[in-house]
Amino acid sequence: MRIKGKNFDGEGGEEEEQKLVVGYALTLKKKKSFLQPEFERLACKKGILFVAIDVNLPLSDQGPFDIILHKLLGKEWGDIVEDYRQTHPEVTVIDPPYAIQHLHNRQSMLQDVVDLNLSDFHGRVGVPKQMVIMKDPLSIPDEVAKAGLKLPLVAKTLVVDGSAKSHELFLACDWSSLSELEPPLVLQEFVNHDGILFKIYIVGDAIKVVRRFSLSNVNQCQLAKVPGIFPFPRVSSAAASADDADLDPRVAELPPRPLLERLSKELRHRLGLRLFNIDMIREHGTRDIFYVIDINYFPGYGKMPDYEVIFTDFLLTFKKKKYRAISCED
Ligand SMILES: Nc1ncnc2c1ncn2[C@@H]1O[C@H](COP(=O)(O)OP(=O)(O)OP(=O)(O)O)[C@@H](O)[C@H]1O
Ligand SMILES: O=P(O)(O)O[C@H]1[C@H](OP(=O)(O)O)[C@@H](OP(=O)(O)O)[C@@H](O)[C@@H](O)[C@@H]1OP(=O)(O)O
Ligand SMILES: [Mg+2]
Ligand SMILES: [Mg+2]
Repeated sequence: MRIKGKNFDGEGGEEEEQKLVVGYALTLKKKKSFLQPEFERLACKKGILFVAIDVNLPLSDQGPFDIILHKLLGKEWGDIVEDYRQTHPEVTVIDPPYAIQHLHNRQSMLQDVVDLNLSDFHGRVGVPKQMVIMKDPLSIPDEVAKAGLKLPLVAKTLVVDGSAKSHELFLACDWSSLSELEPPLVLQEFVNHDGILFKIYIVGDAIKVVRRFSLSNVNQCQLAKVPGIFPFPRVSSAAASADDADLDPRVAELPPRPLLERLSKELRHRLGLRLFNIDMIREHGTRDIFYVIDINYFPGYGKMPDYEVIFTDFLLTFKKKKYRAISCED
């Protein structure tokens, strides 16, 4: 029997701390990078128990869970989680599938940053000029010229579904090569940012920012010499952090904390998500002009410093809320 966070065995009256049961549905790769032994040990010490969800069995037959964490591909899984969320309001599902879906499209993922129009608040945050191409590769050069986008352009798949293909990026350096690209895609102006990217990890109310290596600046001269379309290396997702690199302090300087706090808070509310990260770059030659280029759901938290403590604390906030609710009913 569960009473006010304690378990009573009903016989000798002995009390045992009630566990917070977290069901998780993650890929094997994610499980390995997220559920590291040190994290599980700390969580266990704090009364959190992780239980794997079997996706081949009905979700309602499993548990009972206090919290569900999930990141799996496909609409079918999204529908299962949404249905469970509706029928089990007592369980905290992190996060709602429809809100996650918003990040699966590279156009809609950045729309809230545009709407937010954060300026004159310790800096300015926008998104690079971009456009969507749905079909007809031959028309791309004309469409791009009409939209007024400047070369070089980063070509990204429109849909982000976690597949390797959805992370294939290209740098397009001349007009005629643009028609070699494969729609549907997003074309985004390449913003010079001195090779450093800021990854802003959000876990509920907590924010952690790290530096990562990114692509070097491209100048007009290089552009004229190297026409064509070049595959992009996924430099910034490498575990190697740029936090200890010997960098120009103007480049290394982290975005102002109040700016990050405001941006994160707004995006948390607007997106309706608690677990995501934001890829942000500072425009070359400026101190306070930033661009958000990517937002990822349930990113690689295993690479976030102190993630064990931050995540454990985050999960425990739900325990407090839950037992507060029970106490109020008494
Ligand atoms: N508009 C841009 N201007 C300059 N560099 C960019 C731009 N867009 C992307 N990049 C570079 O390319 C990398 C990958 O781009 P992006 O983050 O959009 O792709 P992704 O596949 O979603 O990556 P992730 O692994 O973070 O999910 C960025 O981390 C950055 O280094
Ligand atoms: O592979 P990692 O663990 O590093 O995590 C990456 C994560 O892959 P995973 O969910 O399969 O783990 C990616 O998710 P999908 O877009 O592919 O869904 C995306 O969120 C990246 O941005 C994460 O890297 P980070 O931004 O943290 O550097
Ligand atoms: Mg990214
Ligand atoms: Mg991404």
